[in-house]
Amino acid sequence: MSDHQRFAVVTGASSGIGVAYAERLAARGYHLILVARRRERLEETARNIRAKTNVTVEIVTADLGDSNDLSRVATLIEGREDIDLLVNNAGLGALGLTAQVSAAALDNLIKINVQALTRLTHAALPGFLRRDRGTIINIASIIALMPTPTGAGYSGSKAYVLNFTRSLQMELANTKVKVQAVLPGPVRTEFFEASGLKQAPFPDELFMTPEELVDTALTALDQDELICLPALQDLSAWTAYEAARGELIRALTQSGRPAARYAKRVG
Ligand SMILES: NC(=O)C1=CN([C@@H]2O[C@H](COP(=O)(O)OP(=O)(O)OC[C@H]3O[C@@H](n4cnc5c(N)ncnc54)[C@H](OP(=O)(O)O)[C@@H]3O)[C@@H](O)[C@H]2O)C=CC1
Ligand SMILES: N[C@@H](C=O)C(=O)O
Repeated sequence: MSDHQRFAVVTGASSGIGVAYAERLAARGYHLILVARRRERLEETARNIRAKTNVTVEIVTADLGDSNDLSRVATLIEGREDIDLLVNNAGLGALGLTAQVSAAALDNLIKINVQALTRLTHAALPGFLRRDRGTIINIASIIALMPTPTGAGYSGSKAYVLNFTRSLQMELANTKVKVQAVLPGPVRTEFFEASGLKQAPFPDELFMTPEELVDTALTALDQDELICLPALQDLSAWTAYEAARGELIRALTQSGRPAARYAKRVG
């Protein structure tokens, strides 16, 4: 490890995947800044990590859906020279038929899954670029690729995370700053309960543990795989999807004229 102290910021570090990231990054020697609303859960995570490692663990209680709290966390990230890694993990589902989900729940989903992830990424990038090092891990979902009834807002928010991350990857291609999108399938956490579902809409055999997910995603990062599909057994399916997407983009950018099929039928 280099001689400077490396801090990782992990949002949503009071539960599930965020706790696993905190534990695994500490084991890799990262000092930690853990962000979530539940202080007692953050303190528990911090206690457990301090008991097993020598890393420094700072906790920041913040509601990333509150603009003042979000700005406070963004300002912290902007002001520190020792942060090398940002894990934008905090997120929720607000699952249910859109007409039946409350406006407040959908607003909150956008605030956390989209706005907070974007703002904290924006806060981290200038310092990472100035220091010519740094990594951002954005937790998307396979649902980014799967429009889902009872998950319209959630799927849309994760599609944003994927496209936002892929666009950043193009912007940062000639720098030493990395941005990884992780697209987990179902993971055994509090997510579904927190998102208003009594039972997860997936069969048991599709689930990973948070630790399996994080170990897989960090291995992908080690291998410079910046779009991580942890449960995809045959990568050729993704390669074929990407080839087809490229074909569609080429077809979409052939002409600016309205397609013949829309020509007004005369007579
Ligand atoms: N579990 C799954 O099947 C999958 C999950 N994901 C994604 O993984 C990420 C982590 O979710 P997971 O660990 O499963 O779920 P959990 O519900 O266990 O954890 C969600 C985390 O987000 C934090 N969070 C939620 N709202 C806020 C808020 N307003 N301000 C700050 N932090 C907040 C929670 O902390 P607190 O409540 O203390 O504020 C908690 O630490 C999410 O982005 C989710 O979309 C993706 C694919 C599959
Ligand atoms: N969070 C899970 C359920 O929708 C997922 O993203 O797979």
